[in-house]
Amino acid sequence: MIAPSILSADFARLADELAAIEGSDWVHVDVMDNHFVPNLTLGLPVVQSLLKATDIPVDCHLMISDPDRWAVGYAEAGAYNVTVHVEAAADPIAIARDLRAAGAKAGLSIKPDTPVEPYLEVLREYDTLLVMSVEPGFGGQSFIEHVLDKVRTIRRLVDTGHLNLLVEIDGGINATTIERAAEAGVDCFVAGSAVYGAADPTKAITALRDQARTANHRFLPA
Ligand SMILES: O=C(CO)[C@@H](O)[C@H](O)COP(=O)(O)O
Repeated sequence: MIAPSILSADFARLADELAAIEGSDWVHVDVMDNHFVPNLTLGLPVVQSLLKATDIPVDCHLMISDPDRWAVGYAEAGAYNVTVHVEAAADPIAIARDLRAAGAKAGLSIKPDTPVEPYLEVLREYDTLLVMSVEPGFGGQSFIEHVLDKVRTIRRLVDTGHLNLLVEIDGGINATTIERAAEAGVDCFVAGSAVYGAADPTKAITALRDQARTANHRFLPA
């Protein structure tokens, strides 16, 4: 799956920018509070408007402090998947249960240098793991290769039935990096500049999806 990140879109034309990615699997919405990360983007009122403007499932990535307080509001608003950072969450298990009870998928994100092993039990409560492949905060950064070790670890646990979740990756995904991420076992690829910086975002989505499918036989029909 490809999830274009609207962080790289024109914020003055968000409805048009959603229309430009028709056919994407999810749309990735980066909520930043200038506290957990050094950048400020948008919050719940804008997400509520985006939800009215599109049928594409909305994937909210909350780069905020105190997600224990704020995350459930995004689920109640109708976001498809709501992701919180494990580094910011006081009680990630309670958050996952609240998100699911409100009808959303629950996502947990880890920064590039956060190990995944301490959170394997917690991940049993989650539907998605978002592996950050850049330091969260800004689009257009370079892909951090070593996070693929975490992807491989989680892929093995999913494939052997120990975990049941989608592996998502975010940051620096483009035509040069997507195949390595796909080979490591990613299911869902967030791409900001590689989609919104392309002359034709729809073509860019199709090309990225084709590259990922070719790189990992799991994605090909039997
Ligand atoms: O969450 C973030 C950055 O913190 C991402 O979603 C970026 O928006 C990805 O942008 P590219 O690296 O694909 O340009």
